[in-house]
Amino acid sequence: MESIYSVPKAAIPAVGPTNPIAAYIAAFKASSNTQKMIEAGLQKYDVFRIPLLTRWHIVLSGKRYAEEIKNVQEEVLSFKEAMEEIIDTQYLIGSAAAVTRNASQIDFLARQLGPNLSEMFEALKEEVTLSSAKYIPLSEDWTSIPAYSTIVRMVSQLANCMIVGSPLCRDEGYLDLVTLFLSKYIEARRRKVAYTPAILKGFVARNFTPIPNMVNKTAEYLRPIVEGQQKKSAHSSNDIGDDRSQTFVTWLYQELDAPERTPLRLAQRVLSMNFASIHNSAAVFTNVLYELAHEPHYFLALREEIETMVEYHGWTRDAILHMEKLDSCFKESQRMNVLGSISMNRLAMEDYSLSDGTRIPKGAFISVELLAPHQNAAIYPNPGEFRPFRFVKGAENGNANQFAFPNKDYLPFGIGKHACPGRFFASLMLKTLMAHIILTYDIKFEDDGVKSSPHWYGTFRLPNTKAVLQFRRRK
Ligand code: HEM
Repeated sequence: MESIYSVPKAAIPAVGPTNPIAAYIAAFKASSNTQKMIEAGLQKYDVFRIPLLTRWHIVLSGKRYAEEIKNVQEEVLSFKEAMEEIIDTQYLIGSAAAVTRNASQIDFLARQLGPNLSEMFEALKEEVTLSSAKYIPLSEDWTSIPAYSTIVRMVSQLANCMIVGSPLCRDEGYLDLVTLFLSKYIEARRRKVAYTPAILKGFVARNFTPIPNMVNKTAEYLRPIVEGQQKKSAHSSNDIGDDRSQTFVTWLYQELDAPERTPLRLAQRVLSMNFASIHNSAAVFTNVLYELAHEPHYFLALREEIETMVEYHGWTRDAILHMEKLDSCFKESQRMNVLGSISMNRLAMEDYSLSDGTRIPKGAFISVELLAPHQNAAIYPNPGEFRPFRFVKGAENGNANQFAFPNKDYLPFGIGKHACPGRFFASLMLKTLMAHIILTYDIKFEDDGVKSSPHWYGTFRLPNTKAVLQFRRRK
């Protein structure tokens, strides 16, 4: 690893001081505002490095390099090793093999989700109706609801309809566990594990963080599903059972080797999938809802489209796929309200040269900056303006304009071999929920006309988590 204390080997310009001690002090001062350093770097360079508390971090301008690194082999620029460095699963979850380094569940997800989306739609629709009735009362009067936390809860029920299926996806205790997991994990890593010497990390994670206990509790929730699968296998002519529709956890059970099919090993993977899916999906949804609540006339245009499509196709996946304005609205919000300024993290496993000759040294940690491509006026006229129907261009453009189809100018899901494998599910889940909400409720901010501003945490950008929206039965 290229520590911040070492003299950097790369001839890559730095933002701020390069002397190790001064750089460490700069990293400490900027730790809550890394974004400012990135902005300063982008003013001058296409490739630069910024000091973080643990190491130098190399930032590549997305405009130029996203395409270039998107399919570089894992042995050269590793996504998995970068993830492992960021989240330390080997210590906290107890198995890097299960979660990052040899994460076969990601291949299953990529393979299984697409073909099963239509079949899954009925279950998803049911959870959309149940969760909104549970968390947003259908009252004639305006009811105030804390937006972000409510959406996190609803999205976790919907995502878990795919991950573990019903009835577990509706179980309040299970949902408490999986929605809390991300924040507890980040806190445990930041406060206890990240800065502990490697030799002690496992001990500290096991004994001084709640994560192992949360994994064990999840395993107990999964036990009945595992036992059900065992019974099915016992009665089936082949070992893996014959029931292949179902959920992420049953695909895993059927695909994994026998020693990996225990509740504990499945829990590690189920939690990692919750980690990857709930909070970013909820943040994307909240951003769209805030944009619309701020400019309610857009609700009416969307309502008209949703009603027309449902009348024509019924409440089906086809109807959702034909809602072009709704899709465009999500894409425009993702363009403007990215969840972070950098993505496509990679760890250089060997020296790598960019096309302009810049050498990325072995051991360097790199990411791609995505705010600049999203604000490129040549691609997006008036890029600072929220134009929800910017991407409605008719069927002749095929899929290319859609929310879940990334390209070099639109990077919220990454691009290339590690582009988010859950993005088509996320798109279906979030648009189905939004279509239901728009048809069912009127919505406004509690403080009329006040647009809630996002929060930056380092390079992450979250929608305002305190804002309150009001809902009433649609008039
Ligand atoms: C709108 C919500 C979502 C956003 C914005 C999002 C974004 C991303 C991004 C930026 C990456 C990394 C891409 C890269 O570095 O090249 C990623 C990876 C991933 N996402 Fe998503 N994601 C979302 C929803 C989901 C959902 C719902 C699931 C699960 C069903 C999911 C599962 C994953 C997994 C497993 C990976 C790791 C991929 C790999 O190892 O190759 N994501 N996502």
